Amino acid sequence: MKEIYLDNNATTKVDERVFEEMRPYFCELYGNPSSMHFFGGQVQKKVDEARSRVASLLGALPDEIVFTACGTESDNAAIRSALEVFPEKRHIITSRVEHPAVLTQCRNLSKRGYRVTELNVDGNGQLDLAELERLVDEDTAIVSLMYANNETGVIFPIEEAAKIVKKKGALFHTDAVQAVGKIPLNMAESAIDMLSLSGHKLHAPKGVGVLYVRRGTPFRPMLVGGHQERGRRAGTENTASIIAMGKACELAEQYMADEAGRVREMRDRLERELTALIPNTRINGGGTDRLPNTVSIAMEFVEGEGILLLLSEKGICASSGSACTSGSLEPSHVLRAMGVPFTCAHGSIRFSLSRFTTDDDIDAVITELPPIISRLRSMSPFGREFLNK
Ligand SMILES: Cc1ncc(COP(=O)(O)O)c(C=O)c1O
Ligand code: FES
Repeated sequence: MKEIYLDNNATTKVDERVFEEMRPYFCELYGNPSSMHFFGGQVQKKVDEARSRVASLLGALPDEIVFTACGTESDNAAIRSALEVFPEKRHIITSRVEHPAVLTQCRNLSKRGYRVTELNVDGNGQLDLAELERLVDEDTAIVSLMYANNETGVIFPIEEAAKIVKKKGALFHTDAVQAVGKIPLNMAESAIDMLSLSGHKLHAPKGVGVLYVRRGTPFRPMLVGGHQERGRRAGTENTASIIAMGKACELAEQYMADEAGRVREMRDRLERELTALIPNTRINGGGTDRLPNTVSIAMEFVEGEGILLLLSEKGICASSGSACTSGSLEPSHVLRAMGVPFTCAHGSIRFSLSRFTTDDDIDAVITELPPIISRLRSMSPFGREFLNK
């Protein structure tokens, strides 16, 4: 069965051009970039090129780019660094809807004596900047807020948040794992100190990430040892994946217009048709700024896992929240924080598109999903009650 892959916020296909770029760095050009000889030197040159390509996508300088092993590592490293830079400061601010890479770490830190504030979001999943302004103080070491939410695609007003935070002397980090490559970012005109990204969300392989660290931002490494990454992340570089990341960023720059145009149009059509064909649906975060590739649709009186299984039988891959929380019976922490009623939160499905999504993929969902929902609703006691109304 040919898969209809609409789960690109969980992970993306490695672009063939990215794979071709990295391929020689396994069996042929396998030198260590730190070696003095020509064989390592030629790899170092490619790693430098990758750094410049990532920097160009972000509007950053090459020496502001630190390669890591994943988005999670970048998030962890940013927060830990800030706490080491300001040992006297004991307050951290984040939000209730962050990815576990940030949220779990902050909750662990709160058990170790740090004061952690998790900002609320409104019904659209949006932040209240006045709340941030009120809560950030001289004791705040770092504020970490995501650029765009992985479940709903909701985009936070990150530049405004960063400016508020910088006025109070705290460091500002953003998890931009879902934003990079989908919406334009420009670090040259930004107040952000640190920013995380992850290769596998933008058509590079899994297991490579980046932490952007603004020039002049004090930084303490999480991994110590060798002098790699100018002492900011020890460990022999994952050269092939770094080179892949560079190529993926170069391609992302070229595809940004596709995201804003063709991908957004497909997403909008999917949303329009599904809400017209299926009664009692709503778009989570539908009233605010969102990523062009993501839709989270809540359907009352059905259960997300059931929908996913029946879609999967038709070859359609979607998700009922974040990959890490599906499998548990708890509704998503993101939808709960938004106050989505329990009956809708459980029936929420996320479709996330990419440059490889076609109109046929969208047509398939529009054809297959409405009968699946009617069938599930006719089986559920709540659904039957609703259908009989
Ligand atoms: C918003 C967000 N942050 C962080 C991560 C973690 O990235 P990685 O899988 O590279 O560790 C993900 C992906 O699951 C994500 O969606
Ligand atoms: S680990 Fe990726 S969505 Fe949670």
